[in-house]
Amino acid sequence: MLEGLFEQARLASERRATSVSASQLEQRISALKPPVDAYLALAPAKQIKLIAEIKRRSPSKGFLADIPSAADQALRYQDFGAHAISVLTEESGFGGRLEDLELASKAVEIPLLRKDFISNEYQILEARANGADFVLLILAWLSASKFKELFDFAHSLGLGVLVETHTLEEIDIANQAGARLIGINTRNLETFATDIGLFEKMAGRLNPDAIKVAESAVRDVQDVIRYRSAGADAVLVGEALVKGDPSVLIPEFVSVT
Ligand SMILES: O=C(O)c1ccccc1NCC(=O)[C@H](O)[C@H](O)COP(=O)(O)O
Repeated sequence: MLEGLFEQARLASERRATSVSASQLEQRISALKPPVDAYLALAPAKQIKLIAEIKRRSPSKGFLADIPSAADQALRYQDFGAHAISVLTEESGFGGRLEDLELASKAVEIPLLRKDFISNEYQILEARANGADFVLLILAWLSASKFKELFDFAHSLGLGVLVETHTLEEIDIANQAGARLIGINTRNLETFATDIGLFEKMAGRLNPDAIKVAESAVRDVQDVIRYRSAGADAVLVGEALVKGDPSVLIPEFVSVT
């Protein structure tokens, strides 16, 4: 199923490229302020950092939340203490839109992640042109050589890169590339089952100098404490924040030491 979403995301970017060319995106990019430094915003600190996600739907759960304005949601996340925001721009599985990124970028100052199934340079140009400060590269669907090309391309535009891993082999690829921001997604992308224990088992393999991000499966502050005890510098949280009350949850999460 996810291979299907990955392919759809690639085709959607090819369709968009017929109406907005890469050189038009480059022109838009040249008029923008430099990206906000995601590595600095998420750097290890006494308290854990939070990437709060704007997520309307998911392949595993279906409908999650009605989020009419990505800008308002982003502003709420920033005001309650999030350090960065993940904007899901993939449409069919997650109900996201590219415009959400642009709207959110006009509303907040903290760094914005374009979260999508990125497989080509055009999607990275789109991310930057629409206000992203860093992009997600998921190793599960990229060859090691394509990953490195996209990783270098994103950096050449001044973007940060969150490298998503799920296996020890993928962590080794991220480490070898010199990735500074590495996530372990504890959701199995085939079964959708989540297991915080995976982060606990694998975090020791991450380059000690990398910022370690625990992705998925946070339901409450106990889960954040568990990730932190296993070495997470940051957590990426979607469902709990869109279904719960971010004014209560975010201050709780970011106070975890
Ligand atoms: O969320 C899903 O159902 C999902 C299924 C398959 C691939 C990816 C999926 N989600 C993307 C994510 O990585 C999560 O949105 C993110 O880590 C936040 O997870 P959560 O806090 O558990 O909503």
